[in-house]
Amino acid sequence: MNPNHLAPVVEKTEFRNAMSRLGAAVNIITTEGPAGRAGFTASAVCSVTDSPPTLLVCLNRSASVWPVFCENRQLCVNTLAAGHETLSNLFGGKTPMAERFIAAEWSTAITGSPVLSGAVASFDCRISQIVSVGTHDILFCEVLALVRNDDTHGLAWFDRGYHPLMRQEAC
Ligand SMILES: NC(=O)c1ccc[n+]([C@@H]2O[C@H](COP(=O)([O-])OP(=O)(O)OC[C@H]3O[C@@H](n4cnc5c(N)ncnc54)[C@H](O)[C@@H]3O)[C@@H](O)[C@H]2O)c1
Ligand SMILES: Cc1cc2c(cc1C)N(C[C@H](O)[C@H](O)[C@H](O)COP(=O)(O)O)c1[nH]c(=O)[nH]c(=O)c1N2
Repeated sequence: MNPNHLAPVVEKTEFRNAMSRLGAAVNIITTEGPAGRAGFTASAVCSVTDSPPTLLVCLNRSASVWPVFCENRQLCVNTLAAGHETLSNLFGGKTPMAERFIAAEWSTAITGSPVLSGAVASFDCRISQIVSVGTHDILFCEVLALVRNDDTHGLAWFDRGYHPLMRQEAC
């Protein structure tokens, strides 16, 4: 059967309602380079392959940060910890860029991208490939350096809200 004869029957709202049931880590994606400094909140992040270590980030092409990431071609994925909810909202809204960065402490990764102090993990990456699908660009990111924090609790985005993820052993 020709798959082109199958009309799409799933509405955008239905899709989002179902997707809201998929819990995900929350991340602040940062970049710094020739196009400037930028950052945004993303839950659409996942591991692709460990050889070479690669993850992906889905970025809406209508976001104000999109041209900055595309030109800089480097970024840091900062996976958020419990307690980072307010910071996540700052980077996930329409707040001016300088106000977003002033709200936390940062160091500099080898690519020059900002590394968030207290993140559960930070992945410093170069963007190796960009694939466009619908409204989003999928940024394939090769990991060049890592920071890992074994002491903080995690944070999940589930059912349109934040949920702390507690480690087995108390911190
Ligand atoms: N992948 C994304 O671009 C993405 C993911 C999560 C949240 N958001 C944005 O954050 C805000 C709050 O989201 P929410 O979870 O409270 O409610 P929502 O109803 O907008 O989204 C529910 C779920 O649908 C998916 N989703 C949302 N927008 C999407 C998009 N443009 N493309 C692909 N998938 C998308 C995500 O999995 C999200 O958790 C919204 O503005 C939303 O667009 C975007
Ligand atoms: C919890 C959560 C999760 C996500 C987002 C928001 C929030 C609150 N946003 C939206 C994104 O952060 C938002 O569009 C930008 O910060 C807005 O930037 P500009 O105002 O366009 O600069 C988002 N956007 C995106 O392109 N990919 C993603 O995976 C996500 N995930």
